[in-house]
Amino acid sequence: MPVEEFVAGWISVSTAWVTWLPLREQPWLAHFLTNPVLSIQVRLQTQNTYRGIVDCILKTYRHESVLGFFKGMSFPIASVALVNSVLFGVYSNTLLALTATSHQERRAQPPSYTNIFIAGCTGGLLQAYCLAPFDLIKVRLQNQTEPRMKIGSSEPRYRGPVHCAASILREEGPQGLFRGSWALVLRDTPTLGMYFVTYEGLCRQYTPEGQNPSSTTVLVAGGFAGIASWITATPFDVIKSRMQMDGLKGRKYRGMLHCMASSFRQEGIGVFFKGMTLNSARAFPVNAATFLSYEYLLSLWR
Ligand SMILES: C[N+](C)(C)CCCC[C@H](N)C(=O)O
Repeated sequence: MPVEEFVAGWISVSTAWVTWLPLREQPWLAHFLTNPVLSIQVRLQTQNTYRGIVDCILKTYRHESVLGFFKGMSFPIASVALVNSVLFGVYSNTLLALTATSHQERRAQPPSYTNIFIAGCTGGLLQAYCLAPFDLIKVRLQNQTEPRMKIGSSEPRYRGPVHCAASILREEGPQGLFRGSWALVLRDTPTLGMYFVTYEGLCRQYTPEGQNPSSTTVLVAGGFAGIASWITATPFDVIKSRMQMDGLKGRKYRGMLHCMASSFRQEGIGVFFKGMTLNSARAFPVNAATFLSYEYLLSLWR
């Protein structure tokens, strides 16, 4: 089983330590810059106290200072490398199994979109399982609104990612760490299939046959692949985040369908699109940078 893609997937999002790459830190930087966006989006999706994006930003800043925007960040940076490596590694190896072509041969013998979709879904399914516990901890930490380091204010429930994981294990058992994982699998499986179809489709569209796509093409195709997958993933993303927050103060939902039905009943169809603008805005730079460094690394090892 070729492992380059696992490695490239790993490095392409956690390149801070690869000091010789001109592109180093790009995806890391993108995650750093977009984390405030993520925190706001998770809060908008799961808490009803905010009137909108601006209100949420102002309240977060007023109560928790700038630190409030960076809650739950060290953890996603470490986990994103693992998860991305699983996604790209499984994707490429599934394509190899389906089409008997390696990454290098795929420009000359392009796989069909059906195969790309199947491989993307397989990668998405496995990455969702790896992501589940990390994502749960991230969502729980991002939803803590207690200000950090303020004398006299109430202690936040979780002191950090490790404390959060230990508390969940103690209070809710190992299955507690996988709360919401069904919604996560439903969110990621088809949408990551689409992610790779969009990326490949755009690359092929703008690249003369047999040639490698230019850096600009890779950036644009990667960015749009991110946007396309996030737009379609948003409904399940909302449900996933709500299921993950459930269990914190007793159980509100009997299951995923109950969560969907009761969210819809109380908040209307709009609830399934909460956070979509922010998700997509963040998706462009993150995925443009991820694909650019991924392709760059693989071309170095050719
Ligand atoms: C499928 N879904 C859109 C949910 C996730 C796509 C993941 C791609 C990338 N790691 C990112 O964070 O944007």
